[in-house]
Amino acid sequence: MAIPVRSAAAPRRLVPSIPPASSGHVRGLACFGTRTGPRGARGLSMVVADSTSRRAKQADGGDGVLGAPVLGGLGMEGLGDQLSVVMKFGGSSVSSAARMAEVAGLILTFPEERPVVVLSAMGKTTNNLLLAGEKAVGCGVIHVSEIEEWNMVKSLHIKTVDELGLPRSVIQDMLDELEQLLKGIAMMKELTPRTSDYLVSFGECMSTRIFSAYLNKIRVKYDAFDIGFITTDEFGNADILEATYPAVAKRLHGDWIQDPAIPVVTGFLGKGWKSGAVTTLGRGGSDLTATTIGKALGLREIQVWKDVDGVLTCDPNIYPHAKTVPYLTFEEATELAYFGAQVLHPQSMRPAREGDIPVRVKNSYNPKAPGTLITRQRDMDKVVLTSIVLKSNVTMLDIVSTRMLGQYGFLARVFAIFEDLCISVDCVATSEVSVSVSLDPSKIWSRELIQQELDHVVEELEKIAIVRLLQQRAIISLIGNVEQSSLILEKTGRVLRKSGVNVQMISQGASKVNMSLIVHDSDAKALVEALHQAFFEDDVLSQVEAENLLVG
Ligand SMILES: Nc1ncnc2c1ncn2[C@@H]1O[C@H](COP(=O)(O)OP(=O)(O)O)[C@@H](O)[C@H]1O
Ligand SMILES: N[C@@H](CC(=O)OP(=O)(O)O)C(=O)O
Repeated sequence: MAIPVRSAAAPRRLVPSIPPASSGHVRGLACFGTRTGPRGARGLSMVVADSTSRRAKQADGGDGVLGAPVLGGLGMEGLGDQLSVVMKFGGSSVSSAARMAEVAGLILTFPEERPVVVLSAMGKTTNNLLLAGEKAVGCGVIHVSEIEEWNMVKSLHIKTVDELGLPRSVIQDMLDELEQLLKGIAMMKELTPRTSDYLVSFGECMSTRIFSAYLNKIRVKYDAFDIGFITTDEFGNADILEATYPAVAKRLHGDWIQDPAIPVVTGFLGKGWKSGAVTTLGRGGSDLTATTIGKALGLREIQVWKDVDGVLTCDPNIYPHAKTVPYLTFEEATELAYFGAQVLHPQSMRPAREGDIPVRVKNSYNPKAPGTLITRQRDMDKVVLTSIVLKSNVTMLDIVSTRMLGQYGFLARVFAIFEDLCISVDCVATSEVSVSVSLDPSKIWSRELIQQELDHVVEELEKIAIVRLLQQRAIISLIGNVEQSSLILEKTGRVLRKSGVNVQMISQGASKVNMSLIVHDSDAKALVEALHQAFFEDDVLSQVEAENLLVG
């Protein structure tokens, strides 16, 4: 593995290994977060480790240790007075010591970019912490140390500091605190949403701590909840409040002016404005941390580094022939994320759109790939379809009025029931006396609750309607050019006719860039493949398309 190792005598500027993806420099904010522990106030702490005391080595110089990059002579002084980019690295980008070293190399390749770095938890740490928490509830205090997922988290982080040549003390306090927390959960036999957020926050806190220790003395570590990320108190899915922007800008910019060192920030985390407790921004929320910092500081670009070459025409796990989408609008990216494309957090485009800051999705495993550039506008002339998103395991309700209510009261009453029960609706198709809806499975927490909630909603709806509950459905969302909706419909119709799949509901927003088909789960994957082939793999445009584009 190539890690750019700098010596004191080496020239100050490194040659960028990533070609600028657009006309100018790649500019963004990179967040690698660190902290001293999830609890309690921790102010900014400047790391004063002596870079010369740790010998720099090429990656794994024979003793399994990835030497810390030698940064002698590479102070951030003289690099300008403004932070200019955010670089966010997801769990897949920092899943091991080798990956952290790669990412460090990537960042140090662009010292002139003056990045803010945002980091997620290593690999599958968040999932493992959640599972460990669930197991702790039922296993008894004396068995906590045997929880498999806890041991995986512990060994991954210890192995990482060992391989990076860092002292274990970098994370030891946090590991101790984490074990205590799991024992506390075991003792209480309860895992509240608040405790769950606190539990998972250790993931980001440990990754950023390790990373900033590895980057040595050109970085400072920040816990998002200590630098102004103020959120609602909705644990597990908190919203960022407006007060965050000036607070984060003041802190990061103010500190940078005093001492220009790369800020490394924990993704995913905030502080509830009422509770003062650690909150999380919903799964994948580090993207939102990055765009929030981008807007707060008015940066030139926000980069989110993933394990794929950008936003693709569909999830490569569902269909491996997916292709990179080079350009997207904020609106398209939002729809895509909202309808379940895991690649971006659904709320993450909002700050970027409001601040009009381009977002670039890049591959940390393949930095030379140009990635996807997301901006306010793009040339839509030749665009028909952008991406296909599949969301499985969806529940659908078919609700037909018993005509007890007047026609005008029916829909209002149906949606009032959803509002009362806090049930989120994804897709809707209506007539005056009937309505079909799909429910968002991500809004429901556990299996028992799903059935309980569904029974309740059906019971309420049956007071005014005949209700059919349809489970194991899938939503296939076609994100594309609204101007081409007839063409999309026409082409989709042909695919459906050929495949013989029965569509149970179609929903399309009037001005939106998406159309959703609801089909049985068992038909979904094959249909996505057929649609992908029709829209993205037919070399020659069909006659209809060609004519349509000519007319357009
Ligand atoms: N349309 C899509 N384009 C790209 N990736 C997608 C898409 N839909 C789903 N994915 C999945 O999203 C993953 C990247 O997002 P994520 O797991 O959040 O990355 P990270 O942990 O690096 O932030 C990919 O590995 C891919 O499996
Ligand atoms: N670690 C958190 C936050 C996050 O954004 O992760 P990632 O960037 O790996 O999707 C999660 O798994 O949800």
